Amino acid sequence: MPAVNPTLVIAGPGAGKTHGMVDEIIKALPNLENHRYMIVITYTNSATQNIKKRLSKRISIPPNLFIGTTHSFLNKFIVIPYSSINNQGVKGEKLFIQCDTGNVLERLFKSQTKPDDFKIVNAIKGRMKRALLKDGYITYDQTLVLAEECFKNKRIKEIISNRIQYLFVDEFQDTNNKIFGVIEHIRKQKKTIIYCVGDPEQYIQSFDSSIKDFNNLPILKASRNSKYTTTLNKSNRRSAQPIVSFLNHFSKREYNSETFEQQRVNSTIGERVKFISKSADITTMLPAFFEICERHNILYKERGIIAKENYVVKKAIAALKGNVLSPDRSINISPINEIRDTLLSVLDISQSKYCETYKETSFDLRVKSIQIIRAIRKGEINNENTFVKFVTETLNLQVKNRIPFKIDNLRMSIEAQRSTDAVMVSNIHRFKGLEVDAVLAVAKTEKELNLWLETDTKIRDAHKDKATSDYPRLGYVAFSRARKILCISCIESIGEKTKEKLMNLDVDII
Ligand SMILES: Nc1ncnc2c1ncn2[C@@H]1O[C@H](COP(=O)(O)OP(=O)(O)OP(=O)(O)O)[C@@H](O)[C@H]1O
Repeated sequence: MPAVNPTLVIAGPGAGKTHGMVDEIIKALPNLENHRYMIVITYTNSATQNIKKRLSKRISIPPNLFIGTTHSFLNKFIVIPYSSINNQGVKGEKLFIQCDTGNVLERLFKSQTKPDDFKIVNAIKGRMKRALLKDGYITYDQTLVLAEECFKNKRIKEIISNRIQYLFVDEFQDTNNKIFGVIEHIRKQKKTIIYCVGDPEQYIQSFDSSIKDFNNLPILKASRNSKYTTTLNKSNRRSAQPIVSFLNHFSKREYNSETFEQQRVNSTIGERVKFISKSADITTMLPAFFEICERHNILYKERGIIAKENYVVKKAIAALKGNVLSPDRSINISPINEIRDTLLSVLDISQSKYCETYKETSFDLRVKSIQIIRAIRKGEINNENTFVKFVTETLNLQVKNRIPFKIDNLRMSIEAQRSTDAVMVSNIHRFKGLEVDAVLAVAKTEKELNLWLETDTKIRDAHKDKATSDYPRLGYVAFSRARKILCISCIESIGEKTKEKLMNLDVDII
């Protein structure tokens, strides 16, 4: 079947983007031919898991439906099968390194002095890149380069496009120009049905050199391209009316002479947006936020304190005496499983191999995980060294790998599981894609707050000053996580002009 124009769905926060894409996938699956693939690409492993979970609840996933991150897609379908055919300098057997060539170079300069001349540094980098490829080591950045190169070969381009019957792209705003280049090659072959969904206003990555200007973002380029059929999904199924109206101040963008403006599609009851002006310290703003939450019977785990600056996040954690939930390891993950996985990872062994080697059952492994939890609670394990000591001396096991993440994170998930009064605290990037009943978004400075409150699309788009104050869109992502209550605050006290701006946005100052 010849492919029609790709569908581009522009949808705002709470529109149910992933939900809608999963529906489209299920609708298309009966037409998927056995010898071709349906590809669903996402930008994080957790988004991949989320789609797999949602799909597997409704259908059994066929072997020719691939769901994975952009990198895993490019590696499996392009780099592994074709990069060595296309480029003699790339070894057939490949090993993937989860970092950029630049990181490998920095590592090299730890053991030898870095030359001052950038031309020499670049020459070393080029040599190192070629040496890595020759040995089959593919760094993160090289996946994109090699995939793009493959598309310069007409025959390879045809073969790849023939293999892909459907291509779905979630969070399309995070597509950079290299990945967009790949999608464009596939589109031009006219063999693949393409569906992309995203929200440009939620683009909060740094601009890579190929983007420079916000209007160069692939999602916006595609929306201006007549080869894409762009539709606007203006529903907001998440937030109460005052929050939806507030968000609309920041997202009014024109798409082919149609203005994007969300409408509430839910019966959520909420309150007007509030600015908590008791500044100076997070401890002083929390009681006001909690009082509003109490009025609405909002559970602790449904309260989120979100900030851009880790400095503010740390302050909030301290103010709540560490009794916090972190978004990606919240309620659903049992700490026992998490500790078990950590243990297996430091032992460098799978569960079945562990049971076989140590002549133990999975129950014994669970008991060991509980022993570790107890030791963390008692403070016997409080850092990576004491963890290793406990595993080797008390559990009598041989540690082979470093612990994959900080003990503090494990402690947090153990604590959160025990207490019902833990609140979500996070930076904005980690909160992306999530929602809670009540949000307190805290800016560190008045400058940062003013950036979040900028309503002029042109000024929002033009802002590039990441080094000092980051992007206006960070505020939008934070604000749009709230279902019922949105409170904003600022560590620095704010002037009359900012107060006036807030009032013009229908925000109550309390
Ligand atoms: N078709 C639907 N019917 C009813 N509720 C829905 C539907 N789609 C999504 N929802 C609900 O609306 C809310 C927002 O959905 P979801 O988180 O998928 O939105 P999103 O578009 O991914 O938002 P964001 O861009 O902010 O991450 C969720 O509570 C979800 O359960």
